[in-house]
Amino acid sequence: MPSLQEELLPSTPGKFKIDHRGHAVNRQFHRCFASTSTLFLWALFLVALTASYLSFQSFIDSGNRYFTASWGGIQWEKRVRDSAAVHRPEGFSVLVTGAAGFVGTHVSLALKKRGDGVVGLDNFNSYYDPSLKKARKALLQGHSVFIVDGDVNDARLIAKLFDVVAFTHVMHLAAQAGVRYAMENPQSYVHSNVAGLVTLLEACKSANPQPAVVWASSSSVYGLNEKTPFSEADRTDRPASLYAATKKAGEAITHTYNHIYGLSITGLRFFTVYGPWGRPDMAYFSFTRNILQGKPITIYRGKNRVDLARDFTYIDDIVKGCVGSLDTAGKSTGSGGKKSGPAPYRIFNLGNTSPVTVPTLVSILERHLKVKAKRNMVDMPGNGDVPFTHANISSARRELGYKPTTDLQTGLKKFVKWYLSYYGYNHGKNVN
Ligand SMILES: O=C(O)[C@H]1O[C@H](OP(=O)(O)OP(=O)(O)OC[C@H]2O[C@@H](n3ccc(=O)[nH]c3=O)[C@H](O)[C@@H]2O)[C@H](O)[C@@H](O)[C@H]1O
Repeated sequence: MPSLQEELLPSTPGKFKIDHRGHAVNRQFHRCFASTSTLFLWALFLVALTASYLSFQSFIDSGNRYFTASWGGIQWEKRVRDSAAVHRPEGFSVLVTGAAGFVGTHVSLALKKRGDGVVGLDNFNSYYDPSLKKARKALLQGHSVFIVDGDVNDARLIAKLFDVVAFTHVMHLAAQAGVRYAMENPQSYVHSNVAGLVTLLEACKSANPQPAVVWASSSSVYGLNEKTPFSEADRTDRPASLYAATKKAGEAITHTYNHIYGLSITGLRFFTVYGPWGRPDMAYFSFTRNILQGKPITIYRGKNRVDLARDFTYIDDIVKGCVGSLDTAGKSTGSGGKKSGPAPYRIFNLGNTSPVTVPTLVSILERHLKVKAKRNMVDMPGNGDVPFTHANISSARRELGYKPTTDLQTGLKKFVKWYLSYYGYNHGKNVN
């Protein structure tokens, strides 16, 4: 049986010679403890060394960030201030997040054109071709709208923007969009639509004065509901995609900021928005590209071969709904993070009230493009899609004066005209 002392010895073969004679074992035992404490000291030294290395690195990092950040400085502040300057009596100064996005660009332009001050914020991520976002940025620049290159998760940047400008309103359109992409990159939805939203609301709550917040929710919150048309009071607790779940989470999160801090909140449930300068990931856009390139398009079909349908809504109508929301948003009541009374919390459907099936959408595109599509009909995969959407817009009509006027035929004609002028007939024909 091995003695206790033997058991205390390290088991590494060849390192220690086990001597059963008393004094030798004793010496060995003491040497072992001596070497253990030496090891301990070395370990301590290494830990201290690593810790100081890491803190030095973070010092360097923050220093680098300070010197290389794409924002900050006197010139930058001046550009932000100039862009936020109001040019009409009682005008707003609006922070538009996602300003280089589809809806963000159109809303920014509309606000600027009527004399409001607009500062854009966009992270120019590569969810879809960033060159389109850069082109939208150039368009806005031509109308003196400055877009800050940054993320809604950057609390320091947003605090800085509120330091420089006392925004009256925030139009929050930055988001990870797309229903089906949520299965590929779920974290991006949490990052932008949940974490980013909270970071932004934290800044809004602390701002003095607090701005009124109007933000983009989605028709997808109606999820698996079958009762149509969808009304704001209908249940929204059965989302079919993570995208929808994060938008539903956004509605709950904004409610808490309204309740605790007195932020004025308006959530807009957009119904499949389309039009010029649109999003290339959306069906009408990618179908157009594929039809022109002679490539097949995949058209999903619902249960029992029923066609899917959407309440496609034209961008100009959506812009009117956004601007109407800003115009009618009551004031936030808090200051310095403290609520001083109840503030409005509103949710509106912004749809078109006339759903169209996806095959009909394709037929309209064929007519405008004068090219026949190669249709590949497949059963809808379990990818988060819902079979149909249809908005009841009575609330928006009553409260915002929202009245959509563009049918799909007319709206797609304008889209195709833009598409051809932007990309030409041969866009990407030789690619792939
Ligand atoms: O209202 C919203 O809140 C959302 O609207 C939009 O989602 P959707 O309504 O799903 O639009 P979109 O992708 O254009 O698909 C349209 C139809 O084409 C079908 N579809 C799509 C792709 C395809 O290859 N084939 C196909 O049949 C597809 O099954 C669907 O039936 C926004 O992208 C989203 O960000 C969000 O804003």
